[in-house]
Amino acid sequence: MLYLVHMVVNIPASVPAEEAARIKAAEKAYSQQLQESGQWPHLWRVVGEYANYSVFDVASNDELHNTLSQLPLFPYMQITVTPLAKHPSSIR
Ligand SMILES: O=C(O)C[C@H]1C=CC(=O)O1
Repeated sequence: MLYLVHMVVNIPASVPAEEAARIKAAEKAYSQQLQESGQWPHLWRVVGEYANYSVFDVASNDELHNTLSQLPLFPYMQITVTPLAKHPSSIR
């Protein structure tokens, strides 16, 4: 199943810079692991924002929730999920 996911990151100023850098490095490693496995086939930066639009390819709502909730930045993100279905006019 495909899901369009919008993530907006907001790390509070109260989080020390070294801790924020550690969380971002862990997030990068985890996201690249998911990209390599095919579960996170698209990751796009929103121009001018600390936000992204992503496409996840996972088996179920539960798998997506489990995957997203393990993101190191999860406590600092607003996440919006849109399930995608095949468009009847799509040639792919
Ligand atoms: O930077 C972001 O948009 C948040 C998150 C998604 C992948 C990653 O490495 O960080």
